[in-house]
Amino acid sequence: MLSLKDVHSYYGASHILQGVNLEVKKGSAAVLLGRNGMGKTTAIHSIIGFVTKKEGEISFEGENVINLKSHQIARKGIGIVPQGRRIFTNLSVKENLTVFANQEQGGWDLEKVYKLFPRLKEREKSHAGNLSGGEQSMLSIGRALMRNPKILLLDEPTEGLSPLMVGEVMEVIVKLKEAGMSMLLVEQNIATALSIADDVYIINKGRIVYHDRPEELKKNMDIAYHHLAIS
Ligand SMILES: Nc1ncnc2c1ncn2[C@@H]1O[C@H](COP(=O)(O)OP(=O)(O)OP(=O)(O)O)[C@@H](O)[C@H]1O
Repeated sequence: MLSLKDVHSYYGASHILQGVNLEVKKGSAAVLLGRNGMGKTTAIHSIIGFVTKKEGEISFEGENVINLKSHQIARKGIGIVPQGRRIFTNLSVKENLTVFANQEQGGWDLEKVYKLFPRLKEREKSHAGNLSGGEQSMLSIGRALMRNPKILLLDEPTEGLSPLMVGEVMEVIVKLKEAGMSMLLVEQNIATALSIADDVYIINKGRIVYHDRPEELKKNMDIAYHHLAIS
């Protein structure tokens, strides 16, 4: 559904992604693991068009979108749950969900999002800035769903959450996958990644240094620890 072939990305003269190859199959979850500063967010931003200086091929449903602008890429059906949530803190929960909504017949609407996240329904009139970190993460996912994407790029949606909230947010992400959503999930935590991945990629200094199915990785966790520099 989405594939990156030999993608190079730059911030000015800094050559960040150095030939990334990665694929997300329809209905599957690919997880991109890597330490801080290795290029995970740059990969997501390259796909969605926030990074403009890039080479290679990023194809979505058979079309190379590498030269499209971010709004054009979003319109093709690529949704993003950005790092740090980026919710509108001065707007209510409901306003956050509806402000950029892209209604589609039979697609995601407020009712469906509230069914997935009953907490958001309970707090729909609250200022989003008053939500807990976990609730803000749910809101950020809900807002992305309201645009009815075909694929979701999730950039560390559980970052900074308590283990209990990590569990709750991951439960919803697993439900989304089971409902057929294709996704690319950026993570730092191996256990979280393994709980959902169909494919695991590890990025190190802008290059994919490992790719396999989670069952294979589980048989040889030393590889992951080596690439993620966990001793
Ligand atoms: N806007 C920018 N301008 C210049 N360099 C940048 C910019 N954003 C990121 N970088 C650099 O690009 C490299 C990759 O950063 P990136 O944010 O993609 O890493 P990451 O793996 O997502 O890390 P983290 O988990 O900390 O978000 C880092 O060396 C970073 O300093």
